[in-house]
Amino acid sequence: MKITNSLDKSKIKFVLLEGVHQNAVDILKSAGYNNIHYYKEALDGEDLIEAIKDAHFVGIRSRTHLSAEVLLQAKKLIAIGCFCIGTNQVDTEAAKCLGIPVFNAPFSNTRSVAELVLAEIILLMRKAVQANMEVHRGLWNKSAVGANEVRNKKLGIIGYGHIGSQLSIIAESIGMQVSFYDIENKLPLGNAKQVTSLENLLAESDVISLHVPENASTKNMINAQRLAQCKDGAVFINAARGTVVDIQALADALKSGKLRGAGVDVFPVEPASKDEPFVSPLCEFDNVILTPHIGGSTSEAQENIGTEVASKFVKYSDNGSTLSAVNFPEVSLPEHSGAKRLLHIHANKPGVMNQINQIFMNENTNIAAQYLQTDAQIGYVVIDVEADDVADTLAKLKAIDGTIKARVLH
Ligand SMILES: NC(=O)c1ccc[n+]([C@@H]2O[C@H](COP(=O)([O-])OP(=O)(O)OC[C@H]3O[C@@H](n4cnc5c(N)ncnc54)[C@H](O)[C@@H]3O)[C@@H](O)[C@H]2O)c1
Ligand SMILES: O=C(O)[C@H](O)COP(=O)(O)O
Repeated sequence: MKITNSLDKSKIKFVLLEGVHQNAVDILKSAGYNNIHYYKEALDGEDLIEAIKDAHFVGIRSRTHLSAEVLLQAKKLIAIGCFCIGTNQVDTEAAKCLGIPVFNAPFSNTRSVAELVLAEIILLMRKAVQANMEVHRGLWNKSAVGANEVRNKKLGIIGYGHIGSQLSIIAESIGMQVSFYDIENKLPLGNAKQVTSLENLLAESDVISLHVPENASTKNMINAQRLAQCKDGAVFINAARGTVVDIQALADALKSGKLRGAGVDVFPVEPASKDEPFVSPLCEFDNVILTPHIGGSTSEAQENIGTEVASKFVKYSDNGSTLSAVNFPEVSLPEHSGAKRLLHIHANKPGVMNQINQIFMNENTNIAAQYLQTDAQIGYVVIDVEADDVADTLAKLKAIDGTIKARVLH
């Protein structure tokens, strides 16, 4: 049976959820992809499955959950794009085993988060959040008690990655003294100091700001015991992930006056849309800034993210590059003009590469270039061949035991 050499661009279906920036649509269209299904909202359950069941590319933000069960229903899926930083909403291991690379925008909203956190630090240190609430209620409580400059105050950053280090730089530029705790050894920027004890960081800092990812090591890393280790009257900020903080313990620390105030942008349970009410034990406090997970929600960040992730989609679809995929062997590829490019994703087990190369040997087809990267579970090999028609070759590649996905590029 003859199978088509490659999928026509008009047949490649993109499903973009959660109102990703229009830039993403423009970039896909200018690359020749017009089969784009755009949703403003997040989807879940049957609606999600229905929307993505025949999609080749799916773009989401932080609210759409792509579990292994959901991914198994999306039989044609080639790649996932998280139009954000976090990828914890996707079962990235399951995606990998299905041959689906996951892309994200690892630093396009970094500055936006750091700016919001810095603003919150200043407002909370000045007691301006409480003052604002009081004045709204008609209370003119003009007082300097409990209001401080941030200059010379100690900022403790937990997680010194893109956001933590960006915050470090801008906080230092307004006179804060920065220390940080990270499980990795990190190059301190400016005059920041890395500390090896989280307990010491908590005890010494006037302000604590969390910038770690959601994973097993960070689940409830800030609990009642950790909050008790904080300096009395400290300000606490969480713009990382809601699961990192025991929210009831945080409410207790605010109620007892242990903490001066808090800024919280992320929650263990977040409403799926604005139709659902937000409920939290933090709602009762005047000295807490609550924001609806908007750390990365600026025009600038969303535009940059739209460009970055859509460009990664185009690169993977047109060229096969998996550079910067978060769950996949990374292969960076040159243009393949003049050659046909075959992509083969397979279980990383003995004999697969041998069978692949055997096919070309038997066909007497010259391999112009071959690129292979593997990890413990899968291998991704890209083969440029000097041949006019590779339909039969593709069929043979697909028949190899251990093949997860194979395709040929335009
Ligand atoms: N509020 C928002 O809208 C928003 C926007 C962007 C990112 N985020 C969240 O912020 C997180 C951090 O973003 P980033 O770009 O700085 O990520 P990053 O990967 O660049 O940095 C994370 C840092 O945390 C460190 N880390 C990991 N586990 C740790 C642990 N147990 N203890 C101490 N340090 C640990 C890592 O070594 C790394 O240096 C993201 O994972 C995302 O969940 C939230
Ligand atoms: O991971 C992220 O980048 C942030 O949590 C922002 O997610 P959002 O794009 O859904 O606002």
